[in-house]
Amino acid sequence: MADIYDYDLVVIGSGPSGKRAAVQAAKFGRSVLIVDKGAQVGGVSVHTGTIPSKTLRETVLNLTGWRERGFYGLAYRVKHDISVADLHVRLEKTLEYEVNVLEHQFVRNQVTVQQGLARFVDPHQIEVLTGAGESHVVSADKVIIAVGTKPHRPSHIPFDDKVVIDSDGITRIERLPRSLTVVGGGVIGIEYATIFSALDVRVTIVEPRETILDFVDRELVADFMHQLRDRGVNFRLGTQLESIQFELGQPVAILEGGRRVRSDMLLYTAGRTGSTDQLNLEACGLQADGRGRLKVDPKTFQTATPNIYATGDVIGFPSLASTSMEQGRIAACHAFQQKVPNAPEFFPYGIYSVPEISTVGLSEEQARAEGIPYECGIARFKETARGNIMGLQGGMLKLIISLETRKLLGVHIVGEGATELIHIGQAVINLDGAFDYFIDATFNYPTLAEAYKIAALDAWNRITPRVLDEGNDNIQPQEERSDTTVAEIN
Ligand SMILES: Cc1cc2nc3c(=O)[nH]c(=O)nc-3n(C[C@H](O)[C@H](O)[C@H](O)COP(=O)(O)OP(=O)(O)OC[C@H]3O[C@@H](n4cnc5c(N)ncnc54)[C@H](O)[C@@H]3O)c2cc1C
Ligand SMILES: NC(=O)c1ccc[n+]([C@@H]2O[C@H](COP(=O)([O-])OP(=O)(O)OC[C@H]3O[C@@H](n4cnc5c(N)ncnc54)[C@H](O)[C@@H]3O)[C@@H](O)[C@H]2O)c1
Repeated sequence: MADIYDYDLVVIGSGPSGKRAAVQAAKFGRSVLIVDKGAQVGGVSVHTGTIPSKTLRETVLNLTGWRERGFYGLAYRVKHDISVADLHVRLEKTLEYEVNVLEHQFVRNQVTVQQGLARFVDPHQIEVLTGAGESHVVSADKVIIAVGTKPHRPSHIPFDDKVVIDSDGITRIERLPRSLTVVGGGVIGIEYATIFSALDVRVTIVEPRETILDFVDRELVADFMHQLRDRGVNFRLGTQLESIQFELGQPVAILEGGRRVRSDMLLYTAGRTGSTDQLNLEACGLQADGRGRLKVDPKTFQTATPNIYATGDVIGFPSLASTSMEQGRIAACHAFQQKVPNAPEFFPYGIYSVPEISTVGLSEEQARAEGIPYECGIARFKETARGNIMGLQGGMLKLIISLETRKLLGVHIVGEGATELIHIGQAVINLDGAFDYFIDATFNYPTLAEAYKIAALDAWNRITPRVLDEGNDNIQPQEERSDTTVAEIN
């Protein structure tokens, strides 16, 4: 193809899906160009999304001594007077390293990188406008659009990037607020609200729906919200924001019904829009929806224009760095006639709030809606020796189990380490395993992972019919599996 086109593949966007697609195609021996308008490679994920928010969270947990407060009390701090500079130091170092790793990966795999804004001339030609005001056209056999999203910024919100900000602006704040209003209780809003609350900032969350995180198991959300309320986080649920006014330089959120919420800073996180507006999509026969998103074949990520693919956040749900990477790899495989891998059915969702939430498979509400007979098993982290050693006050793990097949249907965790622990349950679900695995397996001791065993035993005790032991009035489980553990859980 190199005779006809400059490249076998041009990838627009160097976030998780663009990077993975580019490297995968290069591994097939294809010539690849990646174009990104950002000053550095890495996309939203590295510069304003996943990595900055998770770095900020880690810094806050470390400097505040959050993880130790269960033992040393609520007043415990590793560093007093935490400043925005403290947060930025670690952020800069982490981002610099991430960019370095990516640049090295592109060099190693002979992926050419060009900084510039890409726009279609036709389905095979792309104009690249560089920061210096120059432009040139490159051609490619295949194109992958991996342009991601940007924060939704409606015109009635008076963003000033100082006190009324979006999730891009939060990585550049010049001082820490004493109070923060978060408008939009989605994943981004909840993550930042809880990170700032851990910094002793007074937080109010305004959300038009009656609940937050509605894709998460309700029992988990109830536990999570209880912990946040205990810390003084205010929820204004089922409430629309009408306008924002400024009083003495502070933003005041005017809510429906006239209620006012004044704070030092307001973070607006009411969703995101696909970054397709500058692509000149008409020239390649494509059209985005009202939120800037593109439609694709869900198995191959091919668009309606056969040589063009779209991957990552620009195609909408689930909009995760983890799933975006897999989409990029699948698109590159399909584009160059390689075996297309089948993504496992269940992927985990990790919400890096304080405390963490992670979930995989069916929630209790989904199992009920699908008419599947099920039972739940629950473990509290403080029931584990490791949780006790760590001084954990909260944290729970919930299993959803099929009563007909004993298969594990879902795992839901809130608390320390949830985003790591979830992968044990994910493996069992994707390997079609039964919950008995957790009862029979030997776990390291003491670990939080032991919560799987405790929750499985909890479910087992509920499921297993009891018979009356004659001569002894005790009720016994019909087929005792493990004396000590069953006795413990009883
Ligand atoms: C605050 C926040 C926290 C998040 N936390 C997590 C998390 O913890 N875990 C998780 O899995 N996901 C998380 N996400 C989601 C994750 O960041 C995205 O799913 C992921 O970045 C999407 O990758 P992508 O490949 O679509 O490209 P993106 O990372 O969105 O990057 C797109 C790139 O395309 C470039 N581009 C756009 N238009 C053009 C153009 N016309 N020409 C050239 N270049 C262009 C942009 O400059 C950008 O560099 C978070 C997102 C946000 C905003
Ligand atoms: N840990 C993670 O995996 C992670 C972290 C952050 C973001 N993300 C991804 O980024 C994507 C975008 O996140 P998000 O939080 O911006 O979007 P979202 O769609 O998850 O949440 C937006 C929230 O804003 C509310 N809302 C909508 N219109 C509103 C209005 N006019 N006023 C007030 N609130 C309004 C919605 O009801 C919703 O609760 C998510 O889909 C998620 O997949 C993932």
